[in-house]
Amino acid sequence: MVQSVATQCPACAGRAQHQSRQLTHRLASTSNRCQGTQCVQNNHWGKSVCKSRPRTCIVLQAIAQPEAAVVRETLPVDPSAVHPSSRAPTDFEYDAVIIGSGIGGLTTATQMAAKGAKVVVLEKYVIPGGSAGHYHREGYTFDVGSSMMFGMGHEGTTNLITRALSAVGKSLDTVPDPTQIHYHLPHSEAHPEGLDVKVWRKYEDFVEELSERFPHEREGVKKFYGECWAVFNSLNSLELKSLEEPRYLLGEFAKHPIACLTLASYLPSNTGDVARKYIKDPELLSFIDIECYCWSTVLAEHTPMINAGMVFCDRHYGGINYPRGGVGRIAELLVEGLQERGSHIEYKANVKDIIVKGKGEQQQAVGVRLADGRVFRGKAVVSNATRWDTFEKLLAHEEMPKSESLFRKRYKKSPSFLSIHTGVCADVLPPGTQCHHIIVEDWQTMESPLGTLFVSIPTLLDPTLSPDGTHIVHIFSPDWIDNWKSLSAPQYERKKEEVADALVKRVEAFLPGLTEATVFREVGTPRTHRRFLNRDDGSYGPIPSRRPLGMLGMPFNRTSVQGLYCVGDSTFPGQGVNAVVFSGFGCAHRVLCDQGKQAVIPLLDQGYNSLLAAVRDRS
Ligand SMILES: NC(=O)c1ccc[n+]([C@@H]2O[C@H](COP(=O)([O-])OP(=O)(O)OC[C@H]3O[C@@H](n4cnc5c(N)ncnc54)[C@H](O)[C@@H]3O)[C@@H](O)[C@H]2O)c1
Ligand SMILES: CC(C)=CCC/C(C)=C/C=C/C(C)=C/C=C/C(C)=C/C=C/C=C(C)/C=C/C=C(C)/C=C/C=C(\C)CCC=C(C)C
Repeated sequence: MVQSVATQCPACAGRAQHQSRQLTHRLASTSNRCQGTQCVQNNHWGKSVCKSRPRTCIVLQAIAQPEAAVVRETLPVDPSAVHPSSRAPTDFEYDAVIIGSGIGGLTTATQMAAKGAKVVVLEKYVIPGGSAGHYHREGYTFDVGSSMMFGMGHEGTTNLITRALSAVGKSLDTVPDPTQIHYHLPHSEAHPEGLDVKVWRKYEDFVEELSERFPHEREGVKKFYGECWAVFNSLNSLELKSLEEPRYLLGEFAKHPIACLTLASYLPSNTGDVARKYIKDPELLSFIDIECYCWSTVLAEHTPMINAGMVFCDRHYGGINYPRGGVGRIAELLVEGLQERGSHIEYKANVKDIIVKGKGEQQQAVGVRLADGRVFRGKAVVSNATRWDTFEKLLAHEEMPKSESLFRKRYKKSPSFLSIHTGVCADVLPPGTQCHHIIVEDWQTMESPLGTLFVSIPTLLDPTLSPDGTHIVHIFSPDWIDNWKSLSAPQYERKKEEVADALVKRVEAFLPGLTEATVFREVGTPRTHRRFLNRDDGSYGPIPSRRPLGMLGMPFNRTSVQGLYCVGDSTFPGQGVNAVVFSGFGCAHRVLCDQGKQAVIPLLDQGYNSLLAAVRDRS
């Protein structure tokens, strides 16, 4: 159980009762004097924070609100944090009722609204964006999930986030990140100090740095990443819409035959196989594994080559760009664009059931029912919930379609994340620190729970996200919900603190003094992700349960239930913000075609989709 330690601030005798062991420790080890309104700047954790921004002084916060210092679940539960939305009308049949305001759901909604459709987005929580939302605490703006954004460039066709925003007349100021990731990897005979690699924005600089670390694999490095460019350049020449719509596909084949054939040839292939064609050094192959694992949560042999092409090249082409104001600005702007076009979003709208008429092949989704009993009717229902939530909870009253049983054989839930959001004194960061880091101490435990550490410091790119004199350090690591079950409330709180303390210590390998420099901390577990993101087991998304055929097994947006579509990371091409934006483009396009609002060639459409359904239902 967390010890409630009656530590007294040296100058506030008796007034500060701090529950956080960490804070207590800091108070005990400081020569700080709290003067009631302002702290003296002579300790190793307060510094300019205390002097220049008394409001952010943790001592004062803790005195005023002892609970502010308690480590607790992340994300706001305060109803005043609810984003503005009025109750959406229910006496109306919408073109689409969209369950969830993740980026997949919002992209579908805005793409449809931009074409004149009337939609409603029903969000259970109080902010938009799901795992790509952000929340505010004590002067900090914390990104709920990762702060690393692809797809925000200005050229080509793969700048999907830029395009989604511009479809509803919005744009975002972004800050270019000079590196994608700074890797801190295990030591070996060849790299006794540890393998240290930075993925520079400029492709040639990255390839040169990696080749210097593996001079005997210079050719292999060039050829492997070169093949990724073949995939990316093909993607980046196509207009990206629904792969379930043959008229569009034929048009793209006619305009860009080589690009389409290239992509078709890569659909069944995995990154590990391509890497092994060119690279023999086991340490370099482990590097390719972590290059995949850190966004797909599986090793290279289970990561589709098309996705690797996208990630390994867009970081150099459009670059990694941080949205000024925080990742949640993307969702906030999409919501603005949606509302400006006369469509609706309602928060605290918990969808309990998808309403279905008919049986078997005649099943048709016609609306949804909220927990408060209200019914929203729609010509289409689009679920941005995971497939597990959609078919096992929202459709629990219906028989599971065969295609969904097959999906469950091919894919399983990935782990969730343990997430530590901290505010730290700015001077703990050595000059030249990069924004995103991956730490692996031992290749053998890279995939174990809490084995790989992810660190993001978004305030290096946008300092307005935290109070003056501080930075945000977000530490996260894959973990399973089972590790957090069957704990009493005090056990749960204590475990969160212990695990967070241990992870922060490990990050000290490259940020010495981090523990002492921490002035704010909140910890989220897989349970937090399950509760606030409404994702089964808090999962980050589907991962193949056996060696996949590239992306061929991943379902598109239509489902076996007529009028019901899925969008988000449970659909092609999987996890990632720009991936779910693609899924949203495809979903909106397919729904609009099905509703006669975009042109199709009826016979061809029918034939092609029967073929896709046959493939999807194939055991
Ligand atoms: N850097 C990055 O690339 C980055 C950063 C953050 C997130 N992501 C990605 O975003 C992906 C997830 O996006 P997504 O679009 O699939 O969705 P999501 O899981 O982020 O959002 C789904 C939303 O639906 C809501 N919801 C679920 N069930 C509901 C119900 N019954 N009633 C009402 N609302 C409900 C949830 O509250 C949530 O807001 C992840 O795969 C992750 O990779 C990536
Ligand atoms: C017939 C048919 C069907 C076909 C034919 C052929 C063709 C035309 C084809 C086409 C195809 C296509 C178009 C495809 C597309 C694809 C795509 C768009 C993809 C995308 C992808 C993306 C991705 C994957 C992304 C991802 C990302 C991520 C996940 C991220 C994450 C991050 C994180 C986690 C963070 C990290 C951190 C640190 C390091 C700190």
